[in-house]
Amino acid sequence: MKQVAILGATGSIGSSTLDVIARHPDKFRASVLAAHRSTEALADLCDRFRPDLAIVADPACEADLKAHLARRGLTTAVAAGEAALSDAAASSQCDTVVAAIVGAAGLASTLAAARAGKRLLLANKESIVMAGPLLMRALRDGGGDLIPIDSEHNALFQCLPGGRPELSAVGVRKLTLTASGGPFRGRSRQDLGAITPEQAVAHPNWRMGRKISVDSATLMNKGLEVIEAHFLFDAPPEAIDVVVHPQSIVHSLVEYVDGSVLAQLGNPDMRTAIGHALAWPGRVDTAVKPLDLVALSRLEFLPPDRATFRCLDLAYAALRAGGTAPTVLNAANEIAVAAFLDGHLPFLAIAEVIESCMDALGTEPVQSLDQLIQTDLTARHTARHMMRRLHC
Ligand SMILES: NC(=O)C1=CN([C@@H]2O[C@H](COP(=O)(O)OP(=O)(O)OC[C@H]3O[C@@H](n4cnc5c(N)ncnc54)[C@H](OP(=O)(O)O)[C@@H]3O)[C@@H](O)[C@H]2O)C=CC1
Ligand SMILES: CC(=O)[C@@H](O)[C@H](O)COP(=O)(O)O
Ligand SMILES: [Mn+2]
Repeated sequence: MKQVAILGATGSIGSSTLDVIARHPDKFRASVLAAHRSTEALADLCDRFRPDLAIVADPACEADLKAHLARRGLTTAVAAGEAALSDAAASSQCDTVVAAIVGAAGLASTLAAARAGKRLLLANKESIVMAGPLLMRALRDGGGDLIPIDSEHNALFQCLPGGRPELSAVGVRKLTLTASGGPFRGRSRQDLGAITPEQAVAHPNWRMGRKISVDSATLMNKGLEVIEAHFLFDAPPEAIDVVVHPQSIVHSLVEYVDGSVLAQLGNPDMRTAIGHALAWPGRVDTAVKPLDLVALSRLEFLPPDRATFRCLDLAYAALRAGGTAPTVLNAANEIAVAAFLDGHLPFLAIAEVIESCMDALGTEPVQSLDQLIQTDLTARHTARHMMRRLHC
């Protein structure tokens, strides 16, 4: 029986993970459930899944969570604060950690799980973008497995022999990530001037949290995924390609030197990637609707519109610059997307803010976690300053 800690249990990935776990009570148990501030939703999950421990990252919410649990007659142990997330991720209360917190807030617990040698199911792409070299080192030192659950990287993992081999040793020429193109595929810059948050989060194929949905709309999600692929598979930037595939049926492809191209296909439902990662190297039924190729009939592939959706090339530039540049990119993006969602920044200005932060801060070689945390804070401060200069 796998004991699974779900960090970000109240979110979209958390809920898909719990759906898979609920279908296999003989194989998986949700032993730790964590959220940020959604105490009532977390207490409801405790009622249904009976974990050993429930965590709220915001210490101010601890009393509220306890009250919700007591009202349900539950005696679940409660912990609070960011350190409690890392402690639980490294503890004997779990052997598997689903890193499903959104944003850089997930970094510490993701690193803790890697260092402790847990099976790490990585959804929190911001942590690997922010601190890729340190996360990969922690993983090697900890000796555990990392199985990506971001759908594209899970697809690549499935198309590679042995999951994450040395690419040149197994004859890989190129990794191709598919992108849906988001809700604004085909639009020009002139069409995007007055985009609202509600329009931006209306993803055509996936139901996801608000931050990643905006990232999909700007193509920054694909940019973050290019950097994620670089660190996960040790692939150089020139060996990572992006193709727009509006149906989100082909989740990514691996091209080999003999001309073979292996792809992973499936209906767009995160339970496939999550079920694969939970059960790997086995397989479990996830109740995902089987693919009907004849009903689909047509799959399209197009080049990304890099001039309209500039975030993709900003991410490639950060990856090529190396060092702390991806940390800056990620932090500036988090600040700009939050401001857009709050109605304080126009959609097209997201890329402007990120680019001006990258220009202002440049890059330095990665030395330590403290340095990256400081870079993240500086980039957030710079992004706020740039927003005031550019748009307020
Ligand atoms: N959704 C998807 O299909 C996919 C998501 N991902 C990645 O997975 C991650 C999660 O995405 P998604 O599930 O969509 O996001 P959601 O916004 O739906 O959920 C986010 C979760 O993280 C928790 N959380 C937010 N802030 C903090 C914090 N500071 N400390 C601790 N917990 C926090 C939330 O708790 P609370 O409810 O209390 O706010 C919630 O449980 C992201 O990195 C995303 O890029 C990757 C591929 C696909
Ligand atoms: C489900 C998943 O993995 C998301 O990252 C998804 O890929 C977003 O869709 P886009 O291809 O539009 O970025
Ligand atoms: Mn993805």
